[in-house]
Amino acid sequence: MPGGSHRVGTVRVVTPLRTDLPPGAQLPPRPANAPAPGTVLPSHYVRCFACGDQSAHGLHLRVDADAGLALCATFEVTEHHQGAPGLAHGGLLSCALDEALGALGHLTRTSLVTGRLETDFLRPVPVGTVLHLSARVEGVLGRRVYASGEGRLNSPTGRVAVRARGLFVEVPMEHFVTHARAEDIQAIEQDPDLIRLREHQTIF
Ligand SMILES: CCCCCCCC/C=C\CCCCCCCC(=O)SCCNC(=O)CCNC(=O)[C@H](O)C(C)(C)COP(=O)(O)OP(=O)(O)OC[C@H]1O[C@@H](n2cnc3c(N)ncnc32)[C@H](O)[C@@H]1OP(=O)(O)O
Repeated sequence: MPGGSHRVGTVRVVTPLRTDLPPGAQLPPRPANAPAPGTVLPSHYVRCFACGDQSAHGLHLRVDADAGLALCATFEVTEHHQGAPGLAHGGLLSCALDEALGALGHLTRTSLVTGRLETDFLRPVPVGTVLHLSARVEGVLGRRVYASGEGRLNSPTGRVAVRARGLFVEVPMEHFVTHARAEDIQAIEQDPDLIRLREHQTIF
């Protein structure tokens, strides 16, 4: 996919989009301890707007590991997710894709935060739709993980309504501790089950 371009004299300089796979990026092998295909991947945080079950009007995304460095996910668009009357808000659809692409960290066994996310909205998504998402790692370079995904209407083979490409950056657990509010850290200390990633609870 071409990015922006400008001319310097007679030379056209093309700047690739920052989600384009850069030279040297490689698709790493599936880690031996990655969850088996079909495994339901846990919500990383029960209060997460996208995947948490304690977020009353959240997306309640359900995510399943797939083969390779890929996953699939579903969420039902409810009246709480509207932008235009009866239609999903685009920002929420981006949110769903952000979560699905970020959850690829379960497969790479790293904690990922979004550096850049680009979404194409191809079709409106009515309230009541079950959006079927799929996401995959395209390549890794250092701490950068390049990923893509799409959302289909009402079935894994339905019409594509949204597509996204993202650049995610691997961060240590300290990233979350450093930037969180003190009360959120305290809440987790009092109830470690707020975080569902067992291996990550060792920092408390
Ligand atoms: C509380 C207690 C514990 C809780 C535990 C919770 C468990 C959680 C587990 C799993 C969480 C999963 C959550 C998924 C949720 C969905 C994903 C989201 O919505 S995340 C939220 C939105 N995103 C952010 O808030 C990032 C904000 N940005 C940052 O924090 C920094 O900018 C960060 C970490 C992205 C990079 O900062 P640097 O200082 O660490 O590193 P630098 O050197 O700047 O970047 C590293 C590499 O990435 C490139 N890079 C960074 N940002 C880029 C960008 N926007 N575009 C292109 N390249 C970028 C850089 O060029 C650099 O590349 P080169 O290593 O030199 O090759």
